[in-house]
Amino acid sequence: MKKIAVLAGDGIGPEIMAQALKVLTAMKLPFEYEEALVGGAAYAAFGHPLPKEVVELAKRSDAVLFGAVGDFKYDTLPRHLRPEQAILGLRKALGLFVNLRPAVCFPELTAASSLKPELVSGLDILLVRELTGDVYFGQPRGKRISPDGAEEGFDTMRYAVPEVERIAHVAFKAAMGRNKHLVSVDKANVLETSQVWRDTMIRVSKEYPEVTLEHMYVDNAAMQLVKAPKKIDVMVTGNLFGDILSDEAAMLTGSIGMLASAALNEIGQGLFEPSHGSAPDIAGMNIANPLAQILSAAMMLRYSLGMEEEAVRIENAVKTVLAQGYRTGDIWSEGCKKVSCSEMGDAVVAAL
Ligand SMILES: NC(=O)c1ccc[n+]([C@@H]2O[C@H](COP(=O)([O-])OP(=O)(O)OC[C@H]3O[C@@H](n4cnc5c(N)ncnc54)[C@H](O)[C@@H]3O)[C@@H](O)[C@H]2O)c1
Ligand SMILES: CC(C)[C@H](C(=O)O)[C@@H](O)C(=O)O
Ligand SMILES: [Mg+2]
Repeated sequence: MKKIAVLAGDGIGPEIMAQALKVLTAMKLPFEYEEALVGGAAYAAFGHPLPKEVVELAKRSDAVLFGAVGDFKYDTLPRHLRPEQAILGLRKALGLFVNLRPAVCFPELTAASSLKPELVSGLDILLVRELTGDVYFGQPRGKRISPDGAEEGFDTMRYAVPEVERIAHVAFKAAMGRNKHLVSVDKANVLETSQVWRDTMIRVSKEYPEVTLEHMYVDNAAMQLVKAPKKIDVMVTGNLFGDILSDEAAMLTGSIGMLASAALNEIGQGLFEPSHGSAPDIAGMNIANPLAQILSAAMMLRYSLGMEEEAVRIENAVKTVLAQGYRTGDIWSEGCKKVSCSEMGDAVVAAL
């Protein structure tokens, strides 16, 4: 019996999580689910967004299925108490340094993309984001008074060579299994952190002679993603650039409500979550797109539980419902059947 920690979180988190659980339950998998509060929900109940019991639960589980955290009403709390600390804290505590964010445009959704159909049809990008380093976790950080007396905020962008090496190996291996073309994104024309990143990528590339390594500055990468996204196959980048570029890549696929993600550590333990946030603007309305959460459950079966066949079964069910014309509001287009979040979950279950 595998143990799955279920952390739905805030906003639309519980709504989309209910759909993913519906799908997993319908498949009668040998799982024991344990739910817990995280983010704003945990802060409201216990005064902390990531109670230590939740970290313990995540550590002793075979995988974590995560919804989303955050609500603008908590934006004035001290940073360590804000809902987002739940996801950041779990990534750090579990050592989840790999973040796989596949941006796949299902043929049925080309009309929902903000780009012309010919630019995105057949799009299949794997974004590999480093997840436990960079300016997200660099020390020191804080607020101080500058020499000229102004109040200032500061953060530390940093990468140590071993941190870049381990994500480089993940990205090169992913490229070996795909088109053998890897785009590494940095800002080496300005940042020392990026120079270390680039030098390390070049050094690691010698171990993968079959893979063509291309470097791209992040500003250009942002442009290429909307200019000619299909030229990109595997893209590897640091934590901050990866956060930004993955939202951009998400829109190519039709909606951020489609983008699943896997966060993995050295021992294959993982946390699986949609790339989007808690969408407070549509929370409680039963209109959110649950497919990113459902596809994240499929990634959980594939990457942490060794259940490739079952993962494909879920992915095929998602393809089927899209082919049947079911659409939540974010991906709806003329002639399709508009469904609610829970109806989309029901449709996926029916298509399994
Ligand atoms: N991993 C996470 O838990 C995570 C990720 C990103 C943002 N956040 C947090 O979420 C909160 C809201 O942030 P934001 O508004 O910048 O980003 P967001 O991703 O929550 O929402 C951006 C836009 O996309 C829409 N959207 C997102 N997911 C959707 C879905 N499944 N179906 C349909 N529409 C969807 C929202 O309605 C909104 O218009 C913030 O507190 C932020 O910190 C959390
Ligand atoms: C909520 C936030 C901390 C998080 C991040 O920046 O990593 C989110 O935007 C994401 O993409 O998972
Ligand atoms: Mg993000």
